[in-house]
Amino acid sequence: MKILDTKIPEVKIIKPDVFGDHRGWFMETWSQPKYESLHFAPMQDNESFTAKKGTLRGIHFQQDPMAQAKIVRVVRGAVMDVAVDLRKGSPTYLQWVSVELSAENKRQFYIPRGFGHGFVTLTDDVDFCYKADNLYDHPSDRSIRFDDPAIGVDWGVTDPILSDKDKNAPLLADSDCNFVYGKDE
Ligand SMILES: Cc1cn([C@H]2C[C@H](O)[C@@H](COP(=O)(O)OP(=O)(O)O[C@H]3O[C@H](C)C(=O)[C@H](O)[C@H]3O)O2)c(=O)[nH]c1=O
Repeated sequence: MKILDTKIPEVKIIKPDVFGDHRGWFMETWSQPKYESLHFAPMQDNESFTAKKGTLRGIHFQQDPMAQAKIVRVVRGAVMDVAVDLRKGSPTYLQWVSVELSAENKRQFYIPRGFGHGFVTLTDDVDFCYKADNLYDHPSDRSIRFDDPAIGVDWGVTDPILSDKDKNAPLLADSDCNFVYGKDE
């Protein structure tokens, strides 16, 4: 497997080794020693299913101290996945990285603590699977506007399907996001 850099040093793309044969294929989707460099210890495993193309979940994060790093992947369909640096004082503050994740490319995306996360579906019937290194904590759960001009994510959609929570999300400037660069190190 290869761990690839992105334009934000802490955000990584993981390309697993896929072993094909006449029956189909096999790949390891997590291995503690091989993923050691990410310093990521899974605490929770999640799956979401999204029926319609053009649905956007995000931009989400959990406040410190319940912030979550995530390793995400798609096992059916395809998404454009986005990680946004929300750590005040970071040299890449408010910068974002996007990557296409699909059942076909089998890529994984590592989103560190201190980052907002979201994705927009590129197909119908998307199965999205991910590990988090901290438990879900509803009081810490936050959503900020997917189209916040201060961040400027190019989602490639103009009128996405959204949850009420995401429809009514505040701009980052109006949220109580408490991420500070260097606090976790
Ligand atoms: C995230 C989560 C949710 N829930 C419950 C809470 C709600 O009753 C229901 C749906 O939650 P929500 O609408 O927040 O689900 P998403 O919009 O997919 O949120 C997720 O989407 C983005 C892309 C993320 O990275 C986060 O994991 C998470 O914020 O599941 C749980 O019980 N445990 C959990 O870990």
